[in-house]
Amino acid sequence: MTHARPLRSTTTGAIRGSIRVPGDKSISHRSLMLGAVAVGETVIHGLLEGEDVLHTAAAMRLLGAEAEREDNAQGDGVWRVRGVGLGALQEPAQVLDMGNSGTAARLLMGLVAGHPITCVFTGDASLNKRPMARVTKPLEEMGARFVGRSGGRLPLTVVGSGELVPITYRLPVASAQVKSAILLAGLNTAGATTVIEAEPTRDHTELMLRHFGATVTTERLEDGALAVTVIGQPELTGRTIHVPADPSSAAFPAVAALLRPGSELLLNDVGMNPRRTGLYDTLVEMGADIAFENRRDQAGEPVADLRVKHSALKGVVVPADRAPSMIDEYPVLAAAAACAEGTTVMLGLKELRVKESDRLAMVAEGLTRCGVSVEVGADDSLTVHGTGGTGKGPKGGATVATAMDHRIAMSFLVLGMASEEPISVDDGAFIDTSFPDFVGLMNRLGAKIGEA
Ligand SMILES: O=C(O)C1=C[C@@H](OP(=O)(O)O)[C@@H](O)[C@H](O)C1
Ligand SMILES: C=C(OP(=O)(O)O)C(=O)O
Repeated sequence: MTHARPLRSTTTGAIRGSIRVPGDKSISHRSLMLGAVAVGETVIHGLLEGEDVLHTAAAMRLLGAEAEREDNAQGDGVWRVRGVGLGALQEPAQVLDMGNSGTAARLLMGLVAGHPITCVFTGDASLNKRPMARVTKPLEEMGARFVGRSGGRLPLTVVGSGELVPITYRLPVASAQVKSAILLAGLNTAGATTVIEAEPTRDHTELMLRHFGATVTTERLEDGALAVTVIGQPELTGRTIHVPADPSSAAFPAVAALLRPGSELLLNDVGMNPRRTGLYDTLVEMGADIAFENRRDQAGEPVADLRVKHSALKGVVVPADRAPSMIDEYPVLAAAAACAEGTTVMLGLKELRVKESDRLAMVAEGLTRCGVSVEVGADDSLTVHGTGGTGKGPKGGATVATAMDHRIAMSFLVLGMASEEPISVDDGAFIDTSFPDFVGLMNRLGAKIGEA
């Protein structure tokens, strides 16, 4: 990731085809981490081989597990993880570099906090700016120690313990990463560790912990919040995992197909966990023609095939309580909103400010450059005034800054497919963190994305 890779996207015709986007990033991270602390072998089909997940695989190896890709007879990548058993992660001889990935850093800090080892965590320039106190605070309450710069940013040294105390912790911010870090620390902690969440965030950790043999219970509290409890020191046994296609990655070709006249696209095997599908609910409200076909269950996670056809979209108000279920999809929703008829208002976007970039600022700045009228509210809302709704997109003709953020890059390349003049992004290299071969796949469907 040393060289910037500027990319340009030019107005395209119909988007047509049948594809499977790469595996779910959240589930991929978790399958490597849990496989590493289980006894025996975990076999992972469809692991995302994006940079973020490869950083997790490398970290698990440094912590003593085996995690390798093998080519099966069909030529598909299958990963085998040989776990060390819970409590037996080894002290790594090197710094754990989590690259661009908040999920990898925060979840793994939780997992190692419950081990009697010391680990140094770092990341790239984007990750090292992101807030970590949200995980270090509850983990300190459990008995782990953290040493690092002031301000609670990486690089940080985690001094873990095999004798953490269980806590009950109410999340101050809706975050599956914080919830997961605490549950993973609770895994090697005697007793019951409970996380209370007022707003439902993605539950892949809970589902996968159960899949590996842990006891995880949920209880609805009087105030409507959900208490999630893990019982510590379970027997975790290696499992087979089938990773669904990532709904957050499918969002980009889906929006491209909605925007381009004549499009019909089939997206296979897309994860449909209800805590992830806020974007699709919103697009349907905007008038999107999306059929959810062949709904089924795949190793504990719901999946479906999505048939997406070009649609005239209308602006809507997206309520704040939908944010956790579509948190990574606001940039591409903003691209869709820019092409819709009327105004779209997205409420409650404060958390977008602490992602790989300040996504609220980067989206607003990029759209403005492309000739779209937007307002950012003092309440962290984003208002986008659409340019049409019948295939007519914004003016474009600009280069957009991406600030090391894959989703900003992909969102503006999708917008360039529908704008009057091409849209360039200053750096598409970070797309490899979550969606390897994004450009090749989009171009096979009909996009015109190339080097700028
Ligand atoms: O748990 C996860 O896998 C993730 C949780 C979300 O982050 P937060 O927990 O910070 O909201 C999301 O933005 C991220 O891409 C993946
Ligand atoms: C926010 C994201 O990931 P992470 O927090 O893992 O860096 C993302 O993929 O959009």
